[in-house]
This record gives sequence, C-alpha cells and structure tokens, in this order.
Amino acid sequence: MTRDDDPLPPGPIRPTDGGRRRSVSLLGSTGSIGTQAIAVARANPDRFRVTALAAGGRDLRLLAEQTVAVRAEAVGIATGDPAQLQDAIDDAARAAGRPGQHRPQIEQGPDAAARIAAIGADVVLNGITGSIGLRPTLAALDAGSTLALANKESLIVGGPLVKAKAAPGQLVPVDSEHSAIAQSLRAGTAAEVRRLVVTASGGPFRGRTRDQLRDVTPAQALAHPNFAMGRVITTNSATLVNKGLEVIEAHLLFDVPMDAIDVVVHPQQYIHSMVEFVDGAVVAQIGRPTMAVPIALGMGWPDRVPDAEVPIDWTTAADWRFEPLDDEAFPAVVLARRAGAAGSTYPAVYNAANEECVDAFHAGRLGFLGITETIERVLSEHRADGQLSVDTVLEAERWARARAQQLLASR
Ligand SMILES: NC(=O)C1=CN([C@@H]2O[C@H](COP(=O)(O)OP(=O)(O)OC[C@H]3O[C@@H](n4cnc5c(N)ncnc54)[C@H](OP(=O)(O)O)[C@@H]3O)[C@@H](O)[C@H]2O)C=CC1
Ligand SMILES: CC(=O)[C@@H](O)[C@H](O)COP(=O)(O)O
Ligand SMILES: [Mn+2]
Repeated sequence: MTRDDDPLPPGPIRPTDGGRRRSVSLLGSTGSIGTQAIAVARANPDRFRVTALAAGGRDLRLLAEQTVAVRAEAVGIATGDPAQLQDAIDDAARAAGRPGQHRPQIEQGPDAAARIAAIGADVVLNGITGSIGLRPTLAALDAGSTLALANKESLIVGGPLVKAKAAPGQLVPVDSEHSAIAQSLRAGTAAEVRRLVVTASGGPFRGRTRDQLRDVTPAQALAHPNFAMGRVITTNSATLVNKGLEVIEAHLLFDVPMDAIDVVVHPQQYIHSMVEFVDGAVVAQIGRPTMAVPIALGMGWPDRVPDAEVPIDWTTAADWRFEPLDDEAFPAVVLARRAGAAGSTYPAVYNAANEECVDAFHAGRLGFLGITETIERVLSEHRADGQLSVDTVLEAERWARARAQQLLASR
C-alpha cells in the first residue's frame, strides 16, 4: 500500500525498511492513542503513511478530518451512516481546499474494524478500547501485519488465541509499561531475566484508605495524575484494574510467570517499567510520562523514531518516589493475579465484569468500591468450560456481563 505521489518534506529522507515507508492502519483513530498516533505519523511522513482508519463512529467529523488529512484509502465505523460519513469527508475535503477528491472505501458495522485490519498494512495499530478489539487484533495477525497493540484487552481476553496466531516479532506492545519492558529486555537474553517490575501511578486516589474511597465520584476518578486517556483506562487506573490487566498482559507478552512480575507504585511515572536480570542488575526505561515513545516505537519497531520525545532535563531537581501497593484499598491487582493464574476464560470474565462496572459507575448506578467487589463476585462464580476459542471467550464474556448486571441490579 505504498503510494509514490505523496508529498514528502524537503531535506534528506531517512526511510526504514530498505527505503519503503510503512503503511499504517489505525484502529480507534479518534481516541487518545489514535489521535496521538496520527500526530506521530504526520510528523514523520518519511517513515509512516496512514492508509486506513477505523473508529466507533461517535465523532464522524473528526474521523472525516483525519481521513482527509492523511488521505486514507479505507475508513471503518462500527455504528453510524456511511453516507453521513462521506458527507462529512466531503465537507472536510472542501475545508482543506481539495473538494470532491476523497472517496475512500467505507466499511460499516460491528466488524468494520476487523475488515479494515484484514485489508493488510505493514502495521496495524490497535487503539480501540475494550475487548471489542479482539477480532481486529486477530484479523491484523491473520493479514500478516505487524500488530502494534495498545488494546490490551484483546490480549487479556484472548491470550492463548492471540499468541498462537502471532509470529515471532509480529506483536509489538504499545502500552507504556510493556514498551518499557520490551526496550529493557534488549539488554539481556530471555534466560537472564529474573523478574519484571511494572510501575503504577497509583491513580488519583493513591494513599487513600478503603473507607476514604467509598464516596469518590466519577469526575474525581477521571483526574489521572499524569496521562490524558480515554474514560475506561482512566477509570481503570483509579481502581488499579489497569495495573491488574497489565500484570496479565506482561505475563502473556513476555512469558514470565505471574509471581515473577512485581508492581511498584511510582507516582511520577518517569520510570515506565523495569527488568531485573539474574545478576541483580535492573534495567529501566525512563522518559517523560507521555505516550510519544511507545507509539512511535510501536509503529517503527525495532527502529527508534528520532525526536519522538523531548528528553528529560537532568539539571532540574526532581524527587521520584516508590511505594508498595495497598492491596486492601485496591484489591484489583490481587484479583487479576487470580484470574491470570487460572487462565482460560477467567481473564475475559475479569475484564468483562469490569467493563460493565465502569459503565455503571459513570452512570451513577454503582459506587467506586462496588467495581472490584462485583468483579470478585463474578470471578468467584465463573466456571471455565471447554477448550478456549473465540466463541468460548465471547460466551464467557456474555455470561460475565449478564451476571455483573444482575448483581448491580440487586445492590
Ligand atoms: N490513552 C493512553 O494513553 C493509553 C491507552 N492504552 C490502551 O489503548 C486503548 C485505547 O485507549 P484510549 O485511546 O485511551 O481510548 P479512547 O476512549 O480515547 O479511544 C477509543 C477509540 O476506540 C474507538 N472504538 C470504540 N469502539 C470501537 C469499535 N467497535 N470499532 C472501532 N473503533 C472503536 C473509539 O471510537 P468512538 O469514540 O467513535 O467510539 C475511539 O476512537 C485501550 O485499550 C487502552 O487501555 C494503553 C496505554 C495508554
Ligand atoms: C500510559 C499508560 O500506559 C497507561 O496504562 C498509564 O500508565 C496508566 O497508568 P496507571 O494505571 O499506573 O495509572
Ligand atoms: Mn499502561
């Protein structure tokens, strides 16, 4: 999907892959990861060309502007009217001074993102939120694309299925902690790894007791100390469910046992995560708390993108803190370890129950502590059944969502 007539910036071009720019399909293009990925691609037109976009369909205007800006050849929406999207693209094209020039292939429906992924690109960046990202993840792998994976939920719920499809090196983590671990692992061999240390901000409620968490509001939960992210992951950072998911994610990505993956609270999030080697050496990846490097490296892997991030100014004084997790106030990581160790459909159930609870919390139907209480209850009632397949995962998710809803209704 390389196009030779694209404008390139003046000056020397430093192309990767033997002179070929990478085509990139961006799933979840209108979200936090998606918009940042477009910025990375547009800042590096000699390296990346965004050829396809997919989104849920809630913001057709933004999606249309993106389509025109990157000159996408294919666009997908899960919901919404394709004719309305084309109208919005026509408006955006007129505003850009290129009226009538944009007629991308438009896919619509619940599987639109998977169809966009199946078109094939050098890199598919999955920045969809939630386990709905599973089929697009599998489609990208089937198409032979490198999968730059921000959508951690698809790996959590479909772990063994995703891993079975991924060729060596085909799956590149974009989640900041896992990007940091992947970078730190370059310092040694797999046999030399002793532990992984995943850092956690602790979220906006760090330091509070369980009792002090009882009445916190959705608005307070959305005030992440360091990152501007989507609603679900930001809420998950507040409950520490995000860290629970990330422990399972690290276990699946790096084949390190769950009990050799530690979590340490590091509120400043300058250390993105670490690897401890057998000789006691610890290698960490350090940088500003932004997604610029994980996204750029995810799309360019294994090549680094020059100037992706402003380096830290070491002449400025700073204190970095480290604290243990408070498992009593924030039981999400303990529960995730339980689900991850049980394997099969348990991680999918953990995630699905959480997704229901996050919605209920924001709708005012559930208190903050009720999120992990409900996950624990649904997990404890789950019985894995049969061999793992996409169908058994989806069935377990359906069950978990329905059971979570029953529990919410009875609270
Ligand atoms: N934001 C961050 O810094 C980080 C995010 N991540 C992970 O990356 C993923 C995305 O997070 P984030 O960008 O914050 O989330 P956002 O909520 O900001 O964005 C989600 C994107 O997914 C799209 N989407 C939702 N449903 C579908 C669907 N069925 N088909 C196609 N697209 C869909 C949304 O479109 P629409 O709005 O139209 O529904 C939107 O473009 C999550 O898995 C998160 O855990 C990981 C590390 C950091
Ligand atoms: C940027 C990123 O990768 C997020 O997962 C972020 O790190 C959230 O951090 P906490 O969950 O530790 O608050
Ligand atoms: Mn993360």
